[in-house]
Amino acid sequence: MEIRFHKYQGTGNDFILIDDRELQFPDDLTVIETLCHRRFGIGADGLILIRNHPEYDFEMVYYNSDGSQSMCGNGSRCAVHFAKSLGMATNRTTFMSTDGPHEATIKEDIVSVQLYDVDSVEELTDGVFINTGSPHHIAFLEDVKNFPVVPEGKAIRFSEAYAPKGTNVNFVELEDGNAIFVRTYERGVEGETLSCGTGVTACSLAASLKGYKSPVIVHTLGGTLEVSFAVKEGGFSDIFLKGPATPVYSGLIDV
Ligand SMILES: N[C@@H](CCC[C@H](N)C(=O)O)C(=O)O
Repeated sequence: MEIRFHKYQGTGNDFILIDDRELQFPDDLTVIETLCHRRFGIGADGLILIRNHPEYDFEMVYYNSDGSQSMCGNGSRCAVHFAKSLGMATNRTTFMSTDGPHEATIKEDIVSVQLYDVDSVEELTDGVFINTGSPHHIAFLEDVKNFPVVPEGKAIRFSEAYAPKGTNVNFVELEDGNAIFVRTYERGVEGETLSCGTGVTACSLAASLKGYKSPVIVHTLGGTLEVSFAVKEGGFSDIFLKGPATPVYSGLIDV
């Protein structure tokens, strides 16, 4: 069967987007793994199916490149852009994702997605753990640009402390001007991505524990994002992840 796909990227976190309103996409995880493979497929960090939903403008069904599922912040921003191009969303939209319904706004290529309140922050001896829809270990370091993100991230991701589900792992450098620089090892991609939306959100919240104020400017290898939030007793509310979502190309695949 021939299916049209759309390739998107949000600060370098790249996704295959498919209009699956007719529910035609095969129920087969090996298809997802192959399509996301950078040599045997299209190549992407994840794949997103856009479907109708009875209560919201649309549903996004997110898969990491290995076929596992979780909430994806950058993927959500790309999904909103794509759903708008399909006429399923306007400049203000609500959609269903892996962790429940979300609100978002879009102005040209800039998409802002609201994430769920964070009610607990775990301060650890080697960092901070925050769940922003997906789980994130956050370590503050210097010279993150030259840090061995893959071996160090992998060791924490597969450590006993996070077994059996594992975690994403973020390495953060505090910068001047209320900004941070983040590199992320992503669970389900099993490597470093150029940006991780729920990850940079978790890092911004963790930076607020060190005196950083909303909105935090986040530099990643793939571009710049902005995270705004309000501090509440034991956690955070009104959390928004904002940045560019960009269509790259579209094509046809046989699945
Ligand atoms: N890239 C994503 C996060 C996707 C989910 C993550 N890899 C996990 O399995 O927890 C983002 O932008 O948030």
